[in-house]
Amino acid sequence: MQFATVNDVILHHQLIGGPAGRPVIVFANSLGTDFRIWRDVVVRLAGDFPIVTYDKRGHGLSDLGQVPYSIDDHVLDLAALLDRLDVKDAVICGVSVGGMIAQGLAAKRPDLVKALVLCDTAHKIGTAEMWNARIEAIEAKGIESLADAVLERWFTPAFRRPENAAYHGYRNMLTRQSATGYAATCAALRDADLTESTKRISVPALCVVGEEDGSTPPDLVLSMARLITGARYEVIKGAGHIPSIEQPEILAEMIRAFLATLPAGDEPHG
Ligand SMILES: O=C(O)CCC(=O)CC(=O)O
Repeated sequence: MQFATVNDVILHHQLIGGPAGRPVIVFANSLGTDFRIWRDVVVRLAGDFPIVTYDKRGHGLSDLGQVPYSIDDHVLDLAALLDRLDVKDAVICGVSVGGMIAQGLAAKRPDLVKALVLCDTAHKIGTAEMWNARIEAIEAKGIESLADAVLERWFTPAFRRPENAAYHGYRNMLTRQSATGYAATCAALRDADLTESTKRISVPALCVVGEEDGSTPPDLVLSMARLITGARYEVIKGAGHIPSIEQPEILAEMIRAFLATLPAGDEPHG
């Protein structure tokens, strides 16, 4: 595990080496989570690909920085982290706001992006009214007050069984995030409409959604996929908003199969 100062924050990240000539896969996490949500996907791909995971600002062990945030703040952080790690031509795999960061990076720094895996995300998520109400609730009553409603959107009823220890663990992950970082990222989501830049994405893209996603449902993810020329679209059964937690084996195999379709390169990595 490592820490790097990029822009005005320290970002917590992890670089796992892999064979030369394979693209680096970079994982970007969602609102209210840290990079541990990718663990069960990473263990299936490590050894075959170099991998970077990181906690975006305001989440996990990364710094808060100046609040509120814009999507550009998150995009510039990831760009600076990849520059620091000497990673180029990476496959950026992002879930939800992490998927918006991935779309933004493809637009702003195409040299860093070979392909995109866009999980449970969209070019625009929610409305200003919805995000303002969420920010107000967090500021008044904290993340705990919203946790059960959020978890209903994240996970299928099968995962939310009271005897499932993982369900309680991920609830802890959500409620222990910084309320300030969470609210600051809600503001970034509120203000982001990537429709025009996402229409111009020209790298291969795999768009994936959990069939029971209550935050970014299949129809919304399909509408994003339709903006991107040649994008593939896949639905994962038995998953909600975070398939890397509920169906890591299926997601890892989808990523592996997608990467097998990409032209071979000689990608440098740190
Ligand atoms: O998960 C995200 O990054 C944003 C989408 C969202 O609102 C998730 C939730 O329903 O809490």
